[in-house]
Amino acid sequence: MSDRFGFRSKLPAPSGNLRSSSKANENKPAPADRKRPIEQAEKENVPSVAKKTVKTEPPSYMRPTQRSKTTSKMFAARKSIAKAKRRSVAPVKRTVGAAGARPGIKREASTLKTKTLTTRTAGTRTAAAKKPAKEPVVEEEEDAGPSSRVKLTSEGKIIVKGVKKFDLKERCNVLEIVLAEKITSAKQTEAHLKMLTDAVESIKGEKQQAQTQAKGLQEYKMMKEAEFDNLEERLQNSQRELRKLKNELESTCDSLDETQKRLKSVKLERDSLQEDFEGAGKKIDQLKRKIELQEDDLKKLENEKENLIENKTEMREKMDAMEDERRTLHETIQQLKGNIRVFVRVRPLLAKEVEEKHSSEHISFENAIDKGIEITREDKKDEKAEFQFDAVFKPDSTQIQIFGEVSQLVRSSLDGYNVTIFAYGQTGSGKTFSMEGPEDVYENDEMQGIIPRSFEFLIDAVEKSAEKGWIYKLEASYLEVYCEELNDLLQGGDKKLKIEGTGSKHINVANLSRHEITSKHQLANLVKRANKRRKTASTNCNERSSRSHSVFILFVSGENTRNGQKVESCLNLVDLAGSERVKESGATGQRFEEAKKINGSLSSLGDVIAALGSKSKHVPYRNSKLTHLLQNSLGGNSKTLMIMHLNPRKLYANESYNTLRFAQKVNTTNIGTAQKISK
Ligand SMILES: Nc1ncnc2c1ncn2[C@@H]1O[C@H](COP(=O)(O)OP(=O)(O)OP(=O)(O)O)[C@@H](O)[C@H]1O
Repeated sequence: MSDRFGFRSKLPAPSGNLRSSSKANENKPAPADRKRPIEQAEKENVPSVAKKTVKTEPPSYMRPTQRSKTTSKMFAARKSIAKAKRRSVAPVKRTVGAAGARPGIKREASTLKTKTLTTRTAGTRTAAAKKPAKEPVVEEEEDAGPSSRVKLTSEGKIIVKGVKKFDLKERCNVLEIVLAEKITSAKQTEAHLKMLTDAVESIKGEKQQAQTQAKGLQEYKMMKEAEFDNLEERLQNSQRELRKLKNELESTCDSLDETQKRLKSVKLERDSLQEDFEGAGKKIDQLKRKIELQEDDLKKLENEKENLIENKTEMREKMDAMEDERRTLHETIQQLKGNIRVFVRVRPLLAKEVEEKHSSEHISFENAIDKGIEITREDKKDEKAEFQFDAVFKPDSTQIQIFGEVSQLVRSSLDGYNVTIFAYGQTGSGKTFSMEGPEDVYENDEMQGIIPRSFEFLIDAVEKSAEKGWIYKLEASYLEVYCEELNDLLQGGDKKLKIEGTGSKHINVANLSRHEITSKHQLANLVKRANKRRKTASTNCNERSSRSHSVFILFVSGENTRNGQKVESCLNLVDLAGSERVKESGATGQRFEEAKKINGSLSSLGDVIAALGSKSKHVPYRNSKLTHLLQNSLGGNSKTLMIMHLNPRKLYANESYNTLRFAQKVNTTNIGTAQKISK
């Protein structure tokens, strides 16, 4: 039998079993080879240890079948001794009780006593016993055996008692017997010793076996203890589990009750839902009918949608046609207005000027008809000169209002017309303010001038034109004419630019850099970069006076992806250097030279306009770098706007009058019809 770990079969049986097993072993007959020496030891008075474990049995040499030769000899010798005794005893018997018996003989008789002889004489004793008690008892000396009759003297002589000195045969017999006895005794002792050794070995084996069993039992005990601990732990776990299950059972019972209650309420709910469901089914049927009706409507609407799509295409075509018409009309209006349009802007007195009690009363607008301006000169104070222009902007006009009038012209650049806007006026009259804005213009959107507003306007227009299939590209260049030299304001270095031929298209300046711009931020960076390079100086009339003509050029190229139409144009925004009377501005040295050049180029501009207006065969474009540069933007191919700026100070009344006279001259000049540039 084995336990669940399979230990029991391998281990010795537990102590109870072991004990029973030992008993069983005890009851079992011991093997002959192990048992015999112990029995012999018992027979031969071996120590009690052997006696306890070994059963007694006659020694092997006592068994008739196992008598050895030596034993046979020994019996033969004994027989002969007994015979000799009988011979020798008789005279002794005879002398027993007789006075004078020799003590030597008596002693001899007593020493002849042996077991054998005793046995042999038993009959004799029995016979003697049967004899009457009065009869003298023959005192038989106990036979001490043949060995007691043999003595070894100190001289090494062997004396055999009770044998005649010369009875050698008898002596030999006795010695043989003694020898045989000694051999037998030695053999017995050897056997006994061997038996004892075996017994000791057997006991050792048993002890080892017992130790092994004890060790096994110890392990078995430990294992059982571990098993016991394990079982105890499992028992505790099971008890805990049981308690938990009991609790769960109780809570399950509670929740079951709860569930049953809920089930009842759910059933009630289900019944009501069933009613709702049936109601909903009816509603669904109604809705299905409605959907069918709506599907019919949808089909109708889809048909309508298709019709509308067709209409939309037609409308788009119409819209494109209308756009073309709009452009044509716009162009007609611009032509009716005249090719060179003139605006006048009067800036307000600056805070500093107000503080200094400057007056602007010589300029008035009250009596002027429509877009007019009145001015009183210093030398003719009782005479008011009145002028009419395309637009007159009073000092309170805003940048937005100015651009509102300019924007349509800027729009023309997208239609393929070259457009040039000049800011003309004496120094400090507000030209740069109108074109760019004040110094902090890019932090103040409201004060933005024509350049940033034109760009924003064009960007918006470009986006809107995309719906009509137009894709545009805008590139910017910025240069200045300073003392009759051309400088690229967007490129470093002092390399002077050169005008190459006249060309049929806008400006032909070799190596002028172009920069594609797509955002206001990019534009701001370009203008800031250009302003850092632009030549400015402080004059009596303006703290930051521009000493050069600056030309901002926006190259416009567009293509219509629908009809393949292409346009190309440029928008020139020119901030002219301030005209000044050298005497009044206090210019000397370099400033004086600059003023001379500026005034010279401005009068060249006037000459060109005059020549164009008089349809002169020769237009002196090459008299100055400025007119040469703008050759393709002044004349038949361009739409030109000149914004005349007036300094409101009374001190500059005559200067302002001259500006208005020049403006009037320009305003009456017809330089021809602008031509669209298309590829
Ligand atoms: N409409 C205006 N409203 C308010 N301030 C203005 C206006 N126009 C010009 N100014 C201010 O007047 C001063 C001179 O203007 P601006 O520099 O534009 O003159 P300018 O004609 O360009 O001079 P210059 O020819 O010497 O360069 C500047 O401080 C400018 O801010």
